[in-house]
Amino acid sequence: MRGDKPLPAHAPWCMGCGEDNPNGLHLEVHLHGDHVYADLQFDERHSGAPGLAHGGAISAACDDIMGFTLWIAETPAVTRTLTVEYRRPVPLHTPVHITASLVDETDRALFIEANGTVGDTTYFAAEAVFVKVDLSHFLRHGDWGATADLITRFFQAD
Ligand SMILES: CCCCCCCCCCCCCC(=O)SCCNC(=O)CCNC(=O)[C@H](O)C(C)(C)COP(=O)(O)OP(=O)(O)OC[C@H]1O[C@@H](n2cnc3c(N)ncnc32)[C@H](O)[C@@H]1OP(=O)(O)O
Repeated sequence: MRGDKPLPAHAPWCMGCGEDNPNGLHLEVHLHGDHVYADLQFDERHSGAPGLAHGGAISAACDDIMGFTLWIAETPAVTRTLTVEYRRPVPLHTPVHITASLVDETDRALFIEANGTVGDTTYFAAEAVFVKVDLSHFLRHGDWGATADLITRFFQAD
C-alpha cells in the first residue's frame, strides 16, 4: 500500500476532503512513502481576519490530513487530542503544502504530526493523538449509509 498515490476522501461530504462539500477544504491527499501530503489554498470560505485563513480552518486541515495517516497505520482511528502551533498568519489564495506522518504508536494510540509550509517556511505545525477504533465506532455513532460507503472506499483503495 506504500508508494505515491492519491487516497480516497474519508466521505463525499467530509469537510476536509469531500468532493461534494461546497464549503469544504477539498484536500486531495497523496500517500508518499512514510507520509501523506496535500496542496491547498484557503479562500474566503475559510477566512478569519480579512485576507487571512481562520485558525479553525487551519486546524481542520491539519486534523483531516492527519486522518490520512490511517492508511499508513492501516487502522481506523479518531482524533482524541489536537494541538496546533500557529507560527505565521496564512494569507488566503496562497499555496500551502501540508504533510502528516505517524511518529509513534501504542496498542490504542497513534501519535501524528503535521506541518504546513509556504515555500520553505513553516507557517503552522500540529501534533495529535488518534485513538484506534473498530468499524463499529462509525456504525454506532454515525450514519449507517454513509458509513457503508466509507467502508467500501476503505477496502477499494487497499
Ligand atoms: C472504514 C473506515 C475506514 C477508516 C475511516 C477513518 C475515518 C477517519 C476520519 C478522520 C477525519 C479527521 C479526524 C476527525 O475528525 S475524527 C472526529 C473527532 N473525534 C472524535 O469524534 C472522537 C470522539 N472521542 C471518542 O469517540 C472516544 O473518546 C475515543 C474512541 C477516542 C476513545 O474512547 P475510549 O473510551 O474507547 O478510550 P479511552 O478513553 O479509554 O482511551 C483509549 C486509549 O487511548 C489512550 N489515550 C487516550 N488519550 C491519549 C493521549 N492523549 N495520549 C496517549 N494515549 C491516550 C488511553 O490511554 C487508552 O489506552 P489504553 O489505556 O486502553 O491502553
